[in-house]
Amino acid sequence: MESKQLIAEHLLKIKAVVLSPEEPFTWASGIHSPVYCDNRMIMGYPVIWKDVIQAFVSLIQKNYPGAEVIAGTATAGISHAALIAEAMHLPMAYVRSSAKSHGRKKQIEGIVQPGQKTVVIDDLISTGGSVLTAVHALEEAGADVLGVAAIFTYLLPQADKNFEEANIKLKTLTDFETLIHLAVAQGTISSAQLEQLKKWYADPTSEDWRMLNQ
Ligand SMILES: O=P(O)(O)OC[C@H]1O[C@H](OP(=O)(O)OP(=O)(O)O)[C@H](O)[C@@H]1O
Ligand SMILES: O=C(O)c1cc(=O)[nH]c(=O)[nH]1
Repeated sequence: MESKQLIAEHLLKIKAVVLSPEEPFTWASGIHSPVYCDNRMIMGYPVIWKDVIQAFVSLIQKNYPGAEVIAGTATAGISHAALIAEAMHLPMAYVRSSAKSHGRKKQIEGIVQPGQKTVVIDDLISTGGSVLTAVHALEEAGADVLGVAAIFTYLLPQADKNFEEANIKLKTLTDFETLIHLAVAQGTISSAQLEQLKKWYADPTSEDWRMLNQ
C-alpha cells in the first residue's frame, strides 16, 4: 500500500477524524469546519506512531537532504519532532507560537545555530499560518529553513498561497483528498456527509454549507 494511503488508513482506524456538522469545530485560523483531524491521538498508538515516524524520516531524507536540525511546532509538532530527531540522530528544537513572557523569554527552545539546515515539523496544515509563524521565527534567528513536513494537509488553496508567498516548501505524509477517498471506499462516511463536506470544502470560510440538510 502506498504510504499516503497507509497513513490515511491509520488516521481513520484510530478515529482521529471526527465529523460534527451540527456543532462545527473552530480551527486555529478561526475557520468553522464540519471536520477535525486530531493527529494528537497518534501518540496513543505506538505501532501506528512508529509508521508515522518512519514515513517522516523517509520524506525528510528524500526531500530535505542535509537536514541538520528537526524543529517541532508547539504543541502538536513537538512529540513527532522528538522521535524523528532521535531516529535521524539529529538535534531537536521546538518553536512556540510566541516568545515566553517570563524566564528566558524565548520563542525557540533548544539550540538552532545560524545557518543550520532546519526542517520544521507540524502535525497538520489547514492554512499553514501556525507553522509559517514558526518558520519566520527560525529564519529571524538565522536558520536555513529547508522546508516543512507535516502528517496531514487539507490542501486548501489558502495554504498553497501562504506557502508560496513565504517561498517555503511543504511536504506531507497524507492529505484530505486521500483520506476522503478512503473513507468513502470504506463506507465510513455517507453520501450525504460527503456532499456536505464537498460544499464546505468549496468555500471553507463561508457558512453556506451549514444550510445543507437543515
Ligand atoms: O495551518 P493552521 O491554520 O495554522 O492550522 C493548523 C494548526 O492548528 C493546530 O494547532 P493548535 O493551534 O490547535 O494548537 P496545538 O498544536 O497546541 O494543539 C494544528 O496542530 C496546527 O498546528
Ligand atoms: O486548523 C486547525 O486548527 C485544525 C484542524 C484539524 O483538523 N485538526 C487540528 O488539530 N487542527
